[in-house]
Amino acid sequence: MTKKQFKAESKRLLEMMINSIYTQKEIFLRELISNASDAIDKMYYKALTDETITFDKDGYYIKVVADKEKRSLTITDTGIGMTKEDLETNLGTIAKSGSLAFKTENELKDGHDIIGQFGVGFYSAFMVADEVTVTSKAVSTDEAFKWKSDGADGYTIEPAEKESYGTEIVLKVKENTEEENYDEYLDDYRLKAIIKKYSDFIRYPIKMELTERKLKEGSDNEGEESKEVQTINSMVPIWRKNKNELTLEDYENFYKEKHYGFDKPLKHIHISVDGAVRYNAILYIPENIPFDFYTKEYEKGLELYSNGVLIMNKCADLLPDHFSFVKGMVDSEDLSLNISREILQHDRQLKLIAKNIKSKIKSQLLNLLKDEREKYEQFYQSFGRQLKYGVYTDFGSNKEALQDLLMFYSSTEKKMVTLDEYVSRMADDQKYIYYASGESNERIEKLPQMELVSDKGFEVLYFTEDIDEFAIKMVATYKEKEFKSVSSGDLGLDEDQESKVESEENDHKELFAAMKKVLEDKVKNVRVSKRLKTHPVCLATDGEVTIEMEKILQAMPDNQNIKADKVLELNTNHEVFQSLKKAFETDQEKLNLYTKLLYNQALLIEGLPLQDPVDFTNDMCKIMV
Ligand SMILES: Nc1ncnc2c1ncn2[C@@H]1O[C@H](COP(=O)(O)OP(=O)(O)OP(=O)(O)O)[C@@H](O)[C@H]1O
Repeated sequence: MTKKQFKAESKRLLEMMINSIYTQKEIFLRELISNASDAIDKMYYKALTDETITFDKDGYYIKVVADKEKRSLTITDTGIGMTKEDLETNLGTIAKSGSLAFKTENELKDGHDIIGQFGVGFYSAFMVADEVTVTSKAVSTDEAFKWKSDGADGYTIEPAEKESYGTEIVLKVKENTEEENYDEYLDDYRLKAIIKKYSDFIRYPIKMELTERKLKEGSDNEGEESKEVQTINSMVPIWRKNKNELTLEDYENFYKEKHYGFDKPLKHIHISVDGAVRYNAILYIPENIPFDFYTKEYEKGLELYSNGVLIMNKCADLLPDHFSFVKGMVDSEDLSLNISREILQHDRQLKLIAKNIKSKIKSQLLNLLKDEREKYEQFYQSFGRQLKYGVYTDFGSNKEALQDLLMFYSSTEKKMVTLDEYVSRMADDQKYIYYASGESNERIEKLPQMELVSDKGFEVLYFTEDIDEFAIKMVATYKEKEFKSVSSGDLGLDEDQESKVESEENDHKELFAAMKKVLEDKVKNVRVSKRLKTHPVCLATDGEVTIEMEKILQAMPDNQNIKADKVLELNTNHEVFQSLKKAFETDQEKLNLYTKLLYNQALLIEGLPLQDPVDFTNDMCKIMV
């Protein structure tokens, strides 16, 4: 028997592929099982047009058998089989895909599709085997043939004995090396796990003979081992089932089975789209934050299946960052796979699916907000931060899509509210959407800056997370209403007050100038406050950067020392102001002392650090004696 050489380019390709296309050796089994499943599919098509063949679904299966002693792994199918010519052309020339030819020759009906397109999958067997033997008998023929290759030099083909139609592939599994443990591909439980992982939803049963330990009959402690043929794959994927056939429990079980999380999902989204792009998806919003969610280690992404076969564990392109908490899977028949079947080309279909999924998730979240408020708030507590990041990043390009999902605590409602709810409650004379930033709701409530706005009966949103103000700056306006910090220079309150403040400002011009001199460049200005009622003093800001933003920016590793333009505001109706006036007229030293004290108090109220706490306590003592 003469050995035939692989076609020249094939040889190179083979080496290249073995070493580089596949990142994980275990996928060889997925490839061989996909081929076997394709072969059974082909039988199905043939039966549609050929009366001599009957397609009896029960007679079709794939079997995987490992033999540790012989170091052999056998994959058998009862599919269409290959003639001598088929073996020659399909396995003798790499990158010549029989499946692709079959696909173009036969219009595919009935939603069945054949995954093989490139004609390299088979060769992945050489990643784990020294030698591969394929014995095959094509349907409607009497002869069987054996194709054999050690992968390097070429292959032989000879007549063989085989009773039934179909193909048997025997891999002689490589010996272990220092880097690689090949024994695992002879271990039934490891093989079972690989099948479960990649081929669980292959339409035909994948059988294995597994050793089970059972109690010996009649004994309650003596065990015995017995071999049992088991079907490993679940075959009908849950996502292909009709939604009304499925119960909540089914979805929860799938979530657990797939190890999407240890919690129960808060909500599931089952999508079946049959339009410009066809796909099925089951998505979940987890109940709890995954432990690594807010770390760099967290990887977003959905499992991606191509026609029931797992292609990618975490396809990041399917989820925008702001929905990175979503878990689940997508299955589509329309994906154009690249050669390794692992990475997709920048596929138009994939983009369409991703876009579709994005809008589905959004609309489901809006439904949750509308219909199951408590659940939504639970969701928001876990992942609201991620939505706010979504608003802020990419120069606000997602703000329109996300702003309706935002919630903040309301000063008047005493609960979380949406921007839409806030705006719908705004009085006619209210120009702005007010917000206040601070460490906690309790601290914000006590901020002197809150006094006047609250007194006017205006609702204030509390920003307690560092991202809040940055996100809202990006939103800028909601339903044509601008956002305004209660600490910002102009609060847009009534005009009578404006002119009163203006004249007071004039009256105390010299006093403020003297105070500004004491404080030097610690503040940009000293002025009359429009927002204080009972408190003597507060800090306000002019310009874009607020004090809370300054705190966050300063905490960043490579901060550029960005500071808020701080303004010391005084309550001219407070008794302390009278003391200030007196000191200004009579005692410069006292004015210095009072000014420093008031400034430091304002810092403390804002939760800002005192530059010199000892100096501050000394000043306190001075006014006591
Ligand atoms: N078990 C099998 N039964 C029948 N034909 C087979 C079997 N395995 C492989 N073939 C034939 O050999 C061809 C080459 O297989 P190979 O896995 O290399 O490529 P493919 O399945 O066409 O594409 P892919 O690279 O996507 O796997 C197949 O297209 C098919 O025609």
